Order: sequence, then structure tokens, then C-alpha cells
Amino acid sequence: MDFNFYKYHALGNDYIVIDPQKYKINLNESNIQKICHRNFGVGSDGILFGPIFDENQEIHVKIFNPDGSEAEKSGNGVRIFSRYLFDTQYIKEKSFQLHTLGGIVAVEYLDDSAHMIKVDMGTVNFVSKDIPTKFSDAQAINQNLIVGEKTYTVDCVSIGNPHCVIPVKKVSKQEVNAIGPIVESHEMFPNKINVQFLEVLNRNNIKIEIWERGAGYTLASGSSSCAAAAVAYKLNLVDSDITVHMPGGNIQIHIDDNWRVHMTGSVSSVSFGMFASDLAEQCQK
Ligand SMILES: N[C@@H](CCC[C@H](N)C(=O)O)C(=O)O
Repeated sequence: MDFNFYKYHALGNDYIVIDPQKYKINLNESNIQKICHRNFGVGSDGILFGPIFDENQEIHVKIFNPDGSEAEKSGNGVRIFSRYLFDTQYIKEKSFQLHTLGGIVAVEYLDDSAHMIKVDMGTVNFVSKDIPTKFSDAQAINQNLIVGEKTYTVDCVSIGNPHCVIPVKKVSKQEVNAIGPIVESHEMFPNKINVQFLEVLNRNNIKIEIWERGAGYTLASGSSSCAAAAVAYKLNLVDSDITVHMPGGNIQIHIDDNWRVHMTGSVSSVSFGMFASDLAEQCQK
């Protein structure tokens, strides 16, 4: 039986997979918002729409935030989508390449059931205008960001999607919920930005709290883990193998000599199902 949607989570960061090869749907902004809504829809931190095959039969995925915006990349999203491709037998090999708007990622299944997945997330980029930010320094490292009455020292980076990392003594959910939405839409970030508060525990462990662009507070984020680890490494606060601790669980990061970020983490299946008549009819419009 073919289902309309599949749901997975990666450390509590949950995504709905909708497969255009199996289910026809009009994924406009309003329909995405409805599906992701935790009261009016199925509920999730985003939608993964794929596989979409190009002329070379290479696989592409589109990543949507719950506000309906499209993200260039998602670390948990690519692992979850890779697990879907494994579960539905689109991919039978141990490794393959997946295309996202933010670049190609190399995926490797680490066990026979694809519960642990390793992804080469690509190279980190600290160049202010590439991220993009409006900082005048070439690199968006150690920049002052005025948020209300307070000035934060922030470090911004792109791993395909944009991130603003705020190193602090101790991370708190309360602070990320208060400051995150302001930083996300700050005038210094023309495409908006994902926000992480970063606490360095020791040279191999960091802790983050996350405010995601287009999604809000999330329990975990793969690209945020890459961004925060890369900033901590750039500031020489950690070594190249880092465990990122988040409220939903841990992700392992390795940064190689060329600043490529390798991310390893789990994926769990949650449910599959059908959109029932009211939601289904709305989403065909
Ligand atoms: N949950 C993701 C990030 C999803 C995209 C992000 N909200 C954006 O707009 O860039 C992850 O695991 O990386």
C-alpha cells in the first residue's frame, strides 16, 4: 500500500516526507503551513518533498519550513530523507549522493537498518556576503549585533543554509526563545537566519539551544550542529571531533582539513498515513 505521507524524527526534529512519485499535492505556502501545524494538521518541523529525479536519474529533495518557506539545506532533513529512500528501497547501496538547493551531500548508511547515517554536509563558509549578512568585515566572525538594549558578539556561517552562532557562558531555552525570533529577522540578515546559542563544555563537547528560521524552537538541528561546531573550531575552542549536545539528543561532528563537515546522527521512523478528506481536499487546491 502506498501512503500519502511518512513521518520520521531525528533527535526530536520531526519531518513529514511527501513523495511526488506516489502522491500528487499542491505544496503551496498555505498548504505547507496547514500540514505542519500541530493542531490543524499532522504537525512537524518541516516537509521533505522528494525524490525528484533529474535527467541523469540523480535524486533531489526540496526542504520546506513550517512557515512555508523553502530551506537550502537541513542536516536532520537529509538524514531523514535518506532513511526514507532506504526504507522504500529507492536506494539499495550503502552510499549515494543527494541534491539539495544548498549543494550536494554525500550520504552513508552506517548500519543495516539505516538508523545511523553519516553525511558529508560540505564546506563551511564564513564570508559575510556569501552567508548572506550585511557585516562590512570580510568574515562574519566576532561581529557585534545589537538586539534591543543588548549587544551580542556573534559568528555567522553558511553550510548551504545561513546560521548565526552566539557563544555564551550557559545556554538557556528561555533566552533562545526570547532572542531567537529577533535575530532570525534582524536587518543584518537579508535572507533571515537560523540562530544557535553555543556553550563550550570542553574541547570535544558543545551544547546548543536552537531557534530555526521558519520553524522556531526545535529540539535538534543538523545544520545548526555543523554551524555551531564549525564556529567553536574556528575560534579554537574545540578540536576537530565534536559531540553536539541538544535537548533532543547528540550529533557527532568531524571537521576535516579542508573545512568539510561530516555529521553522524540517528533517524527514527514515527508513522505513515493518509491525509483524511478535509485536509486532503484543501491540499489539492
Ligand atoms: N532542521 C534543520 C534545518 C532546517 C532548515 C532551516 N530551518 C532553514 O531555514 O535553513 C536541520 O536539521 O538542519
